[in-house]
Amino acid sequence: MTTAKSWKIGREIGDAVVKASSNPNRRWYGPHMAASVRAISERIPLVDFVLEIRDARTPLSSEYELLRKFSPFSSKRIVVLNKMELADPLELKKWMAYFQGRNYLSYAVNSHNKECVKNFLNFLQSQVRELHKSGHSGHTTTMMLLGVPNVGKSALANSLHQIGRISAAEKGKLKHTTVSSQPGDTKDIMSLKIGSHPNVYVLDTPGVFPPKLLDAEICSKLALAGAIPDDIIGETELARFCLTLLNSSHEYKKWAKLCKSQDVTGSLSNESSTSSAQRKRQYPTDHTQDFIVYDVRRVLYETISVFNGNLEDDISMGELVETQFAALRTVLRVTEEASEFADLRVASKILNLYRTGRLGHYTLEHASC
Ligand SMILES: Nc1nc2c(ncn2[C@@H]2O[C@H](COP(=O)(O)OP(=O)(O)OP(=O)(O)O)[C@@H](O)[C@H]2O)c(=O)[nH]1
Repeated sequence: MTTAKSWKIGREIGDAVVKASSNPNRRWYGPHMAASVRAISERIPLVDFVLEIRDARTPLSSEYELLRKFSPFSSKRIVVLNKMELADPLELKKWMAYFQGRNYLSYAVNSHNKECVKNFLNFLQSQVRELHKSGHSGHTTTMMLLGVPNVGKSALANSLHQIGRISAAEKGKLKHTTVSSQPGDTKDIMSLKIGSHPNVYVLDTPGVFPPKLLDAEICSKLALAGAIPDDIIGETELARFCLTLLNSSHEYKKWAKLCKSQDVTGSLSNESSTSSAQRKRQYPTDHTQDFIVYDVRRVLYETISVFNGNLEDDISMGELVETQFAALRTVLRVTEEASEFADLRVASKILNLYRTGRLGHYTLEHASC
């Protein structure tokens, strides 16, 4: 099975991030990250639970490395694999087994799905009850959400707060912590109430990395998943990497039916009718319509199917990706004449579709490795 590190483009992206992280003027490890690390370090010994939020597509690479510095700590640790609906479901099962096998308390969640968050909240409440049975005397239980940037800490904190308050039939204004598709937008620690009798609070924290990132393979996956600002690598390179992985996976084969019948927009709308309202809530800034997503999938399927080159070879793969960029201009209605601008617009749309799960489900690392 090919992996992210099998590809030259993945290694180049990883190396570029490592290099950027050792630049003394690195913008993405600003003073706010150093201040956040200090604030988090002071609070870790005071909280009852540490919820380490990881991205289900990168369960190892999105580890919150700074936690190692604090281990062992007295708070109970739970590893939460967020964005579970974007990951390959079979790989997700393997990862859950992997964490259980290592005696980690773990849970997979989709922060945008109410039912899923409700179940997660029930799970957290059962953990709180256990804590009280084992002698915890305080009236308030605190849970700190920790994680690298963009794994969905704020989205999860908001959803838990909203559902927790509704189930407790509490009145009063709901609070909101900032959710953004850009990494690094949470700047302060914020506390949100998620349960009453006993009171339970989650502390949302800014996503932080260690001051230097050293492992190029990890960096390439974090960049693709959106944990590192896109402009460090450039959207075009990231989209090329994304297409490389898509072309070397089996996911595109599911789109074969899109080519056999011309009247498949109906099936895509059926597929999306159940979830379109939900999707609108999830991605309020993304307006790519279903029929365009269908055309993108069809073009990707067709370009891979007719390609004669060796898909294990970097140069041939690069040729296929360039063909796809050109073909996608039409379906994505990109009309710019200058090729680099056209590529940039195609790249930005491809990345968005990929990161919102509309180009399939991918896990960028395998539990067996
Ligand atoms: N598909 C999907 N997207 C999610 C999920 N949770 C969060 N997101 C999206 O991921 C992006 C980042 O979410 P945030 O909650 O801002 O992430 P964060 O970890 O607080 O980010 P920092 O402020 O960088 O630490 C946003 O676009 C969210 O809408 C999820 O479970 N599924």
